[in-house]
Amino acid sequence: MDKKQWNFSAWYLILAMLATWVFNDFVYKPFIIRETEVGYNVFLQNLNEHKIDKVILNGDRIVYILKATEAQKETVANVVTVNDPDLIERLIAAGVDFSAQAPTKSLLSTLLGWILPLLPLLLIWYFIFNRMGGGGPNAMSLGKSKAHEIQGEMIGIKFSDVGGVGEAETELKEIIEYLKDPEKFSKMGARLPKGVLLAGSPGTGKTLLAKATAGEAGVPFFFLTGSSFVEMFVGVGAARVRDLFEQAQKKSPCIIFIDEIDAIGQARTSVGRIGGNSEQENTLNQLLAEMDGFQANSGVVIMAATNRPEILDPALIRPGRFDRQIQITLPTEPGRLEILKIHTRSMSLGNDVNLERLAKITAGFSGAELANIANEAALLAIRREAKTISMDDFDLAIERVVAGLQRKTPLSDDIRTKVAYHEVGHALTAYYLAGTDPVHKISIIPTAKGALGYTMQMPEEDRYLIGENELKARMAVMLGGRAAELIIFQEGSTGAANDLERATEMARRMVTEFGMSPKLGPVRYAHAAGAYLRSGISGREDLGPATIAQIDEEIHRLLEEAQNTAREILTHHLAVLHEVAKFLKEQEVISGDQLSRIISAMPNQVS
Ligand SMILES: Nc1ncnc2c1ncn2[C@@H]1O[C@H](COP(=O)(O)OP(=O)(O)OP(=O)(O)O)[C@@H](O)[C@H]1O
Ligand SMILES: [Zn+2]
Repeated sequence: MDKKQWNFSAWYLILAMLATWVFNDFVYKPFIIRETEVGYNVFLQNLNEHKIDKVILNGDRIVYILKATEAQKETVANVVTVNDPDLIERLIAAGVDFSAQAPTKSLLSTLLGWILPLLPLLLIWYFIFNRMGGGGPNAMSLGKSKAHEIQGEMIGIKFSDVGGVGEAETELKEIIEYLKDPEKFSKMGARLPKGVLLAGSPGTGKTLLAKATAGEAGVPFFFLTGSSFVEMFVGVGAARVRDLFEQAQKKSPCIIFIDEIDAIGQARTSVGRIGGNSEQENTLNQLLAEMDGFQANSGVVIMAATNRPEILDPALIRPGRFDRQIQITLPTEPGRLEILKIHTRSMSLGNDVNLERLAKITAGFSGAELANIANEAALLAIRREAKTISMDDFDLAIERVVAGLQRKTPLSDDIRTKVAYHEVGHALTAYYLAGTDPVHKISIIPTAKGALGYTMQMPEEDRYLIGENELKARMAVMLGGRAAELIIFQEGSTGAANDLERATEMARRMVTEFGMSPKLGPVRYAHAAGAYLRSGISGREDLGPATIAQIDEEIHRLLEEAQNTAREILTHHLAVLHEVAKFLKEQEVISGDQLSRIISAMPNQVS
């Protein structure tokens, strides 16, 4: 960025600050007398009952003024925060006045007319500097830690806001005790782990749990992500680490939370490039030095989260560093129920809503996905203009979360035929093959995530242990789509790429991790397993070429077998394949029950 642009940006900053000030002090404040936070459902209720006089959209906040009534003469503003894509439509439908304009036509409202258009520019400006190092227009502050923007935030989240992580909670209790009174611990000569690593799949609530720990202990929380350390300027990452620890010491007792620590803490040897990524390495070294440097009882606890603990540099998990690991697993059924309860706490649920049943059918869902379901269900109810959320809303919400939002894009007839056969191929393989989850739904409505169709199976229970035959059956179902294409069109298509990826991954694990290849025996070929996770360049070198060839051969055999299984089933039930595909093409969506009905209505078809 050259000097001219700097000046230019500075001007925007000044203008924008002026605009904010004018807006806040002269338009917003005098206009609003009392402000209360309300839920989105209250807002919609008010909207539906035509009680709203004016709506001001302010970022993701909605401030709205209620009409004065007999009972209530003063102006009351309610505030909600929400992310609802249909908001504008809804406001137009309700016919309320919504804008960011002042109530009276004044000089100020005219001013606003040209100040508001500047906001996007301000955002771009802010974004650029944030990426460059977060300080603002001062180049000297580039090395300053991003953590200082948060200034060790006080967190209101408690353990009661986190569900299904009972064991992790117990392990964190001690940390909380310590943070509440570090001196007591040092007097007794007790030492606590400096670092706690939370490991688990995405969306299982690691960040939430770290926040709850800070909230329970009532100490400041410094949050930052690993990737924000590794910036475009050499040397910035290390400087940030230094700065962060300096600030945290000042605020002690406190918690530093580093999300995605793998971005800085990846094993130095696995970078796979000559010389490695020296910026990342410097940052990591600085982090290790800081962790070694500060006293065990300084009152600063460092928590970090990762989805992939296995790729972390061993130096990070040595004693005196992240020496305590807590595994956060996907929630089990009671855990899912707890999480659903937490996220529906402030919602008005219909009488037919059965959270127990929802918890049962959402095996494999993460906390974040469950939260998402609750939110989707609420939005669906709002869209129907209902007062309460029904079980149907939840059912549809689950489908949406699984499949991504439904979107209508016109596709050619040929493609739709292909997609229909492909999906029915999956579904029928699952239908006729023992040991597979029942088909819940088949759809050829393209999803927002880019899939042209999908077949959904619903497990009937949590699976902790899966047998070899079950794995083979699952692989056959994955390859069933492609098998159908081969039978009907005599050629495969790109649509099966994702299926192949998943099936290959499964076959690879069967051979290298689960000892399910008679040829290779009950041996774990750990490096062969890791090779795919890492750069792909190294990792397999300690296996002989003959072993590698055998592994590949066995993977190939398993996949070939699975595809043949699917082909046989589909060839044997060719009439059903045609019938269901035809039906699916017309209807676009078939439920599991409908599928059974179509099949049993056909002559000579006993499942
Ligand atoms: N166990 C849980 N209890 C309640 N809510 C949860 C739980 N897990 C996740 N959530 C919801 O999902 C959101 C995202 O979770 P969070 O960011 O803590 O997950 P994460 O494990 O840190 O994910 P990532 O690995 O993607 O960073 C939370 O803000 C919360 O609303
Ligand atoms: Zn497929």
